[in-house]
Amino acid sequence: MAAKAKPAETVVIVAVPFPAQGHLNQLLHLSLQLASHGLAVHYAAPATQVRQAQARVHGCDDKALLSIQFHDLGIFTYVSPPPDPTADSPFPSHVMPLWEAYTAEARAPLSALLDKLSASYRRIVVVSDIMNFFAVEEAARLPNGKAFALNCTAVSSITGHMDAGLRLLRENDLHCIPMDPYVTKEFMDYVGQRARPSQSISSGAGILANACRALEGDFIDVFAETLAAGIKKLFAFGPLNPLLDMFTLKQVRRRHECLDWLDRQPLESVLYVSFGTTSSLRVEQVAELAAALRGSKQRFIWVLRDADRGNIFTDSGETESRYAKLLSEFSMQTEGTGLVITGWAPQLEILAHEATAAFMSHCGWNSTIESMSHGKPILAWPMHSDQPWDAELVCKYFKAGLLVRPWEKHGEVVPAATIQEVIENMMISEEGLAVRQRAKALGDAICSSRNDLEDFIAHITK
Ligand SMILES: O=c1ccn([C@@H]2O[C@H](COP(=O)(O)OP(=O)(O)O[C@H]3O[C@H](CO)[C@@H](O)[C@H](O)[C@H]3O)[C@@H](O)[C@H]2O)c(=O)[nH]1
Repeated sequence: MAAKAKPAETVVIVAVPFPAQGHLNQLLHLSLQLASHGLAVHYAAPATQVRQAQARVHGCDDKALLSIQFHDLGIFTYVSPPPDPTADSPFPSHVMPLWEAYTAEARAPLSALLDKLSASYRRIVVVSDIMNFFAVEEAARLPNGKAFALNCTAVSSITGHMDAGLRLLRENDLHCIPMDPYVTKEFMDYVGQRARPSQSISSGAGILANACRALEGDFIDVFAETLAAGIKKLFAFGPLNPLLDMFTLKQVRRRHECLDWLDRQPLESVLYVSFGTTSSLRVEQVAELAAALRGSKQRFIWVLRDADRGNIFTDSGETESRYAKLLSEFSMQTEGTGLVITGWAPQLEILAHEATAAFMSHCGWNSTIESMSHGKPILAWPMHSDQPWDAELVCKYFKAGLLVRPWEKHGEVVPAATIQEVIENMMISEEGLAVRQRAKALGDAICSSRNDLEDFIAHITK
């Protein structure tokens, strides 16, 4: 007689990420974790973004990727222009053609994939980015489908607007910072009419969050209570990024040369500077930042790159050519003190390294949670979207950061002297020491914080 399948073997997961680096990576990390618990996991995205997610994943070995089955949600009709660093809004509008094409075209191939899998499993669990309401609708169409929406930003950025959330803000002297003024109208229309994250929350079986109780415990409780009123569950999985240490760093695949350089630097002496994958600094701002790094005489790793194009593989090296002259002079002036990386930097590994002291960041949620989970404080320089809120959270609620400049001044070039002062505050002042110690304590708390992954697996396999 054939052995009876275990409940977990009768369930299949289909992960449907939103096509932007800060989202692709979160669902890939979650997929890897679910696959490591023996679940069958399929990851479905346009082929270019599948390739991007695989090429850029950090903190896992190549073999782990074999535990997931990847699928192409073919989309063909978008243009992929370079970003415009001189645009009025810092929002990455150049990626809108990809996002519009994705939302319009990915439904049909996803539907075909779900139909095929639905026939072979007792239950099909669609874990979709909150921005992909079409995937939630497709799951609802299946007799055995269930959809859970993954929120890739801070939970507090959503709950801040709820009644109990507003009370939390007041009690902690935080200001509610809605996203609308920090994105474009075009993006708000897209979100409201086509991406439809609110419908993902209201129609899905539950919400998954890259949120951690040691960071946002009170906000997680507020959100969980609100969802429970509609008989939905919240599962907080954060941090989704792997937690690395000096031992695991030695074993990472494709070790970047900057890690060898970090190995030779004193403990907690290096400032890491990066603005994620959706921001491009103006030429004048880059010159001021270079002057500040040089003037501070602190060790640094600076990732100097523009925002990603929709198709990252069409990047033709504009950043390198734009900054060739500045970089050759700057590299000579700072030789031995710092490194500039113009390609893809191993951010997780850099943040996990014991020589890294602090992170100058735009406060994208990945960068924020990656930094906090490795005990590194942030010099907050928010650019757009949820980042002004994250900066508020980091500096005023976690008390693990210092603000470089408020978002309201995004139209102005921040002078070198202002940037240098914040760098020196963080790296060599008593105030900075307290912030660094606070970040370290938070890092320890995050590592031992309870996570709902096991509960989620039990919930979907019962
Ligand atoms: O050279 C690099 C540059 C980036 N990263 C990684 O890329 C990700 C960047 O994500 P994030 O820090 O969140 O910034 P954005 O790329 O700007 O992310 C977008 O997506 C986030 C999640 O929705 C939002 O919080 C941000 O505001 C939004 O801009 C992180 O995992 C970094 O570790 C690298 O590993 N190497």
